Amino acid sequence: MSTGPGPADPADHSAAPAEHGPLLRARDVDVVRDGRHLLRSISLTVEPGEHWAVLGPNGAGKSTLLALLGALTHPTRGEVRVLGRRLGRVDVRELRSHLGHVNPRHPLRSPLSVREVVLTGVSGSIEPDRNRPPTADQLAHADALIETLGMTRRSTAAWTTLSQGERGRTLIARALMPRPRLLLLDEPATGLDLTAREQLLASLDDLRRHHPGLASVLVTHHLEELPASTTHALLLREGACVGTGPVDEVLTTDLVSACFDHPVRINREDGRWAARAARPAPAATAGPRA
Ligand SMILES: Nc1ncnc2c1ncn2[C@@H]1O[C@H](COP(=O)(O)OP(=O)(O)OP(=O)(O)O)[C@@H](O)[C@H]1O
Repeated sequence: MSTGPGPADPADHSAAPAEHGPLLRARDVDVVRDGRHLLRSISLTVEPGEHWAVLGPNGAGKSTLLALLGALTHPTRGEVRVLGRRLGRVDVRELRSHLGHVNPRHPLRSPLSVREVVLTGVSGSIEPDRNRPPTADQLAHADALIETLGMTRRSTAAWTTLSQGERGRTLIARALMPRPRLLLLDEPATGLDLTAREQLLASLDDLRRHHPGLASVLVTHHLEELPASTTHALLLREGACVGTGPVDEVLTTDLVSACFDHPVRINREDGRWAARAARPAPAATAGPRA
């Protein structure tokens, strides 16, 4: 009996997403840059319908992990499969076109309307292709996404006049235009005021309800920025995994304290999380001397 790798699977070289199986699979992955381990032995499997949070302090390796999952970089060691296709074996540009990757530093400068920005998601370009007007189906899909993200009343507003929260929601709608099965979100609530953050999180909850097969990975430093619909979490510290799995098993006082190297208390109320510094236990008072 052969124990070798067997003949290569021709499908392994196709960048078209696999129809079945996990949307992401990283196995025992290291990323080393300039001789430094940015990620060490990370494993992660994301199935359809799962919504992962990746949490950790500054410099923990969250963006490095998201870049791997978005097929923007390659691992130094280990295997990463995105939409069933192995990085290093397929055309990553084609693979990326099947992902919804929300970049909060979207480099748009011109005053396109919300609707026009969302429509650029069809081709992943920054400016619209004036030679290819959108089809009726694309226009209807853009309007449906704009509605799900709560932006209908602003759909003709110019990008340059949008608030940061409105831009964030517009970019999520844009990322969803190619009907990806996987959405990657890098700190989507950073810099938002309370109302804008709550609107964004409610929009993400709605989106997940409307698209039950969609999966997502959301990176943040703050538990308060997690939508209630989060199903799983991965905690990173100095490039290593401190905890991974179903969200209620991972976002615990002990594991989050270990991740941030600081004693915190975690509460979950109405589905949402909050972290507070744990108060030190009061010093025991000395009893009367005999
Ligand atoms: N190309 C690179 N070469 C060397 N070091 C790098 C490179 N890219 C990132 N780093 C370092 O790797 C570490 C992890 O960076 P990363 O941006 O992934 O962390 P992060 O958890 O996203 O941090 P933050 O929360 O501050 O955004 C940091 O110390 C960073 O300086």
